[in-house]
Amino acid sequence: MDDPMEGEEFASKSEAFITWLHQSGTTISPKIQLADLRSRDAGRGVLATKDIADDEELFTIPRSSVLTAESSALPKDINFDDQWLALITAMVYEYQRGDDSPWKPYFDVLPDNFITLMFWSGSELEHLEGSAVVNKIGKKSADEAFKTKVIPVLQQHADIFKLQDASEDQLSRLCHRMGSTIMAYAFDLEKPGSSDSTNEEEDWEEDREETEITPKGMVPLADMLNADADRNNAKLYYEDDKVVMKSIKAIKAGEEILNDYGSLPSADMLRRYGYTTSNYEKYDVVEISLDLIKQAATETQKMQTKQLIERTAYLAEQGILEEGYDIAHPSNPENQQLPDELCILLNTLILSKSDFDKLKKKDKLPKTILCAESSQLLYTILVKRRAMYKFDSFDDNMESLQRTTTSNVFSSVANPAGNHDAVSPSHRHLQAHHIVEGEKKVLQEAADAVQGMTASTDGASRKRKAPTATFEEEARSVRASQGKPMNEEQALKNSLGLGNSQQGRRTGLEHQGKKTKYSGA
Ligand SMILES: C[S@@+](CC[C@H](N)C(=O)[O-])C[C@H]1O[C@@H](n2cnc3c(N)ncnc32)[C@H](O)[C@@H]1O
Repeated sequence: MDDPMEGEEFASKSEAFITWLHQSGTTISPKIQLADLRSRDAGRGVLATKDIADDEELFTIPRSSVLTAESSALPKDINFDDQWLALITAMVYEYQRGDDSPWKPYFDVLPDNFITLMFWSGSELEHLEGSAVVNKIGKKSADEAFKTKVIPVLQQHADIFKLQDASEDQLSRLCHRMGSTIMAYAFDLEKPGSSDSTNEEEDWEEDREETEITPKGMVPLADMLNADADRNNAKLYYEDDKVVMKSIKAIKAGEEILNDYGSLPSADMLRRYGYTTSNYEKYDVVEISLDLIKQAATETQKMQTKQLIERTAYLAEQGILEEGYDIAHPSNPENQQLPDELCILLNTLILSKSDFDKLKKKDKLPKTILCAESSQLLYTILVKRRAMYKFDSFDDNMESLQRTTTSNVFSSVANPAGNHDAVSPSHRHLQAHHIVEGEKKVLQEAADAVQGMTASTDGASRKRKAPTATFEEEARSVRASQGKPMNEEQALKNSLGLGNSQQGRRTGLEHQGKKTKYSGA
């Protein structure tokens, strides 16, 4: 925030927002204040100005101030079955009303520009190669939904939505803006009597169908709270006519009031909120797709397509089959390192035909403990999965970073926290690197665990050949055999005194990460 005018405008919007909240019936504890946290790259946030006890009311917001498809004045004959689209349309409507909208001062403190993955360029996303998050962004399906469902409705009611001469492109951008605001700011509006401190949990495209029931809403002020996986100290409670934010622990004067966005992996934090901090790393996962598992089973088990179909169909009937399985850190507080469903699938795939037929006849499933053969299959899968990531070194990234900087690919954009500082190419590049390195670590740990299992199994140690190459080396040669560029390998070897030590490189990255504010709030 170098521009003092920008600072004044930021402050006056905050003041107008607080005045509006009071006028519309919100009560705010005198012990808190809306603060400018742009110096920490965290936009606006809420601070305690006095000591707060556990279970104290911080603010209460009347339901009428919560912006939903229902509370908006959008004519009721304009509606969608899909509540994401309904809320996007209601927000477009209220936004377009300008001063006529009761939510105008609220819109003034909401972001008009985003740095979430939806807005990364193709070349920026390349830095995330290998991470499943790239396929979860859902830009294409969002574009499609806007184009075929929302924009025709907007155009049909051009006068109601005050479209003037807005082009389809402008309308699409407006829909994206509202969609991304919902993703980072909206709450699932729980039934009265329940509490939920997390912003809505589901994703813009991926999980929409599962969560069609709980209505979504924009809860002013509650969404000005930043979040922290470990330090969160406040929670939103739902009552009949209001929602109440309460402290869930004692908070000292000067401390930030923090929400909890949920146990999200760093990649999802980046995708949805445009930032991540080191304390989300414990939730990092690597998705192993069913397709990859099938491919490895076909190759290593010499399994025929017919057999594969029969086994996966049986597991689907048993409710075990998924499109992908998440591998987690062994210390992940929420997920198993190797999910039971994955182990059952692998144990099913290695069965002989007669054993599988017996199992099926008895309507049973194999155990969740991996046997030697299924551990071996899993190891092969992990190697293939690791090969999907580049083997780039930090130096390699820096070299390519210089190329992008000189070609001026990245422009200065604001982040959803209202921070209009330039987002430098190095920042996105480092964010991507942080995600990818975290996921590689999950894979390495899983590979170590699987090797440990194999070694501890009597029969297995006889069956499994003594490892001649490390996990990384095996993955590197898989990648090479797929014709993926190996010039990074040379860069890796050349990297400043880091030699072949994966640990060394990771430590180096963490150091750089801290300098570039990964540790965040
Ligand atoms: C629900 S909003 C919180 C209010 C937001 N700071 C603002 O100024 O509008 C979520 C956004 O706040 C920012 N944010 C939340 N927690 C943060 C943190 N711990 N560090 C940095 N930014 C954070 C991210 O930009 C995120 O997308």
